[in-house]
Amino acid sequence: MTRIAIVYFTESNVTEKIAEAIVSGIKQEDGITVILHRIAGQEIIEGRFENPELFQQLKSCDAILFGSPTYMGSVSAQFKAFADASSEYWQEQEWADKISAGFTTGTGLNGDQSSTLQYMSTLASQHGMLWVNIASSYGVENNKLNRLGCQLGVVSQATKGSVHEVDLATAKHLGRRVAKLTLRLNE
Ligand SMILES: Cc1cc2nc3c(=O)[nH]c(=O)nc-3n(C[C@H](O)[C@H](O)[C@H](O)COP(=O)(O)O)c2cc1C
Repeated sequence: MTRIAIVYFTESNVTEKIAEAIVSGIKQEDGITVILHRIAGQEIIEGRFENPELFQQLKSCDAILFGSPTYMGSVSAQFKAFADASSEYWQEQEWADKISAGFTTGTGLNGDQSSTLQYMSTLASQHGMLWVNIASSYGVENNKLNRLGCQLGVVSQATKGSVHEVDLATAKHLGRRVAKLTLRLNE
């Protein structure tokens, strides 16, 4: 069974809605188990993310997706705590050759969300992972994906918690793309 994990932080649930849309895209393909992990404040003890069981699960996954709201042009502190804890598995490159991708949200139409994705792709590279972009052009008439024009991953923009349908469609598209590529890699 192919296993795909999504690790994300969300405070007001917009990032969670994006994560759920990604899951719906993954589920368009058969034979995949999805592990959805929402980073919780209780997992961060004196500033350090602690959840060895989660890292045990992630080791057995074929793909790991990262999600965080954009805070001050980067990932949230809660997501960064998880990323920093993953350093324990960096030396042995435990995540090498796993597929990875990312998603983020912000209130700005151009609120530096792409910086967040750049950080996530660097994190994936530090672990030797294979970063998957969204493979969707933008600014094309009738293109119902990638309305904000970032190809590195899913960028969404939301005000008052309401997520744009094109952002959800883009997330679903990325989920299916990751699922297909992960299955192909496992052939
Ligand atoms: C501390 C903080 C910093 C933020 N910085 C940014 C930012 O740099 N760019 C942006 O577009 N939105 C920024 N926002 C807005 C959040 O990214 C936005 O509300 C997001 O939808 C929250 O995601 P969530 O619902 O998953 O928690 C910031 C919000 C907070 C609380």
